[in-house]
Amino acid sequence: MDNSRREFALIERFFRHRGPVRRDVRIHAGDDAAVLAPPPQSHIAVTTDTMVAGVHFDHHLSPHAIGHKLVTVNMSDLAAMGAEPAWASLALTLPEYDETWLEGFTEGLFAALDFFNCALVGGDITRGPMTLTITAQGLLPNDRALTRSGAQPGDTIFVSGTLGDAALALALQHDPTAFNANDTQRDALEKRLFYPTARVMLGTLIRNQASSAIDLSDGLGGDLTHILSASKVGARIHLDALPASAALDALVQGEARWKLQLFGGDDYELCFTVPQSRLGVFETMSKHAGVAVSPIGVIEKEPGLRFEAKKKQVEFTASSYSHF
Ligand SMILES: Nc1ncnc2c1ncn2[C@@H]1O[C@H](COP(=O)(O)OP(=O)(O)OP(=O)(O)O)[C@@H](O)[C@H]1O
Ligand SMILES: Cc1ncc(C[n+]2csc(CCOP(=O)(O)O)c2C)c(N)n1
Ligand SMILES: [Mg+2]
Repeated sequence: MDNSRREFALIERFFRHRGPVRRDVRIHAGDDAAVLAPPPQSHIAVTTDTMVAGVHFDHHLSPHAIGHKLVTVNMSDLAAMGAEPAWASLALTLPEYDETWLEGFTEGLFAALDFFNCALVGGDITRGPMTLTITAQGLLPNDRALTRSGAQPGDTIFVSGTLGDAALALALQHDPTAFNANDTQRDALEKRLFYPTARVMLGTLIRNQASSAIDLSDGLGGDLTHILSASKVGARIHLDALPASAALDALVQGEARWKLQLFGGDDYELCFTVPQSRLGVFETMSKHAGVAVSPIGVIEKEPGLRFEAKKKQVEFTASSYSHF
C-alpha cells in the first residue's frame, strides 16, 4: 500500500465512525472541514492542549492512558469555563505506524470522548516526534462563562477533590523506593497521574455561583496566581485545609506535602471563588457534582498570595510547573 493510501486506511480503521454521534454535527469528519450547529442562545468555549512524549508522559506509558489523558486535560479546561463539552479535533504526530499503539490509544481516547459526549469532528496525522493535540469546543448559555477575572475580596476560595497525588505518583516513578509506599497506595496515586478526571459536572453546576474559576494543571500556587492577577486581588491560603487523599496523607506530611500540593501540578481539579452571598446556594448545588469541594482560603484586597498554617505565615521558594 502506498503511503497516502495507508494514511487513509489508518483514519478509516481507527477513527471513522467512532465516538458519540451528535445531531449538532452537520458535516462530519471526512470533508475539508466539519460543520457544527450550536443551539440558539449559546456561546462556544474553545481550548487547545498538547501532550508531548517525554515532556507530558513517559515514552513507556500505556497508549490507553495517553488517549484518556489527552481528552481529559482538554475537558478540564472546558470545565473551568463552566462549558459542556461538545466537539473535538485531534492532531496526531507519530514517529511510526504502530497498530497496537493506535488500538490502545484510540480505545482510551474514545472511551473518554464517550464519557463526556464529545464528538470527534476532524483531525490531522503526520510523522515526527510524538506530539498529540486536541482542540475542543464546549457550549455555554450566552455570556455565562466562568472566567479568571471575577474574584472579589471576601470571596471564599475552593478546590475540588484532592491535590498532590499526581505529583507524588510522578516522584514515585523516578524513585520507586521513596516514601515506602505500599501497592495499594501506589495504585491509587498512579491512577490519579495516568487517569485524571475532569470536573465538568462541577463546572456547569457552579456557573451561576462562582465569581472566578481555573483548572489546576501547573499547580495551585501558579494557577491561583492567574486568578489573582486577572481579578487584581490577593489571597490567603490555609495550608492545613488543602485536601489530601488517604495515600498522600499517609505518606507525606508538613512542608513536603504542601510543596507537592502547591507546585506539583497535573491535578486537573478546579479552583474557584464564591462570594459570601452565594455560599448557601453553592453548597446545595455542589452536592450534585460527584466530587467533594473544600474551602482553602479567602480572597483579599492586598495583592499577592500568602500561605499560613496554624495562624503562622509560611514562605516557599518553589514554583509551579513551567515549560520555559
Ligand atoms: N501559542 C499561543 N497562541 C495564542 N494563544 C496562546 C498560545 N499559547 C497559549 N495561549 C493562550 O494563553 C492562555 C494561557 O495558556 P496556558 O496554556 O497556560 O493555559 P492553561 O489553561 O493555563 O494551561 P494548560 O495548558 O495546562 O491547560 C490561554 O488563554 C491560551 O489560549
Ligand atoms: C514524564 C513526565 N514529566 C513531567 C510531568 C509533569 N508535568 C508535565 S506537564 C505538566 C503541567 C501541565 O502541562 P501544560 O501546561 O503543558 O498543560 C506537569 C505537571 C509528567 N506528568 N510526566
Ligand atoms: Mg487551564
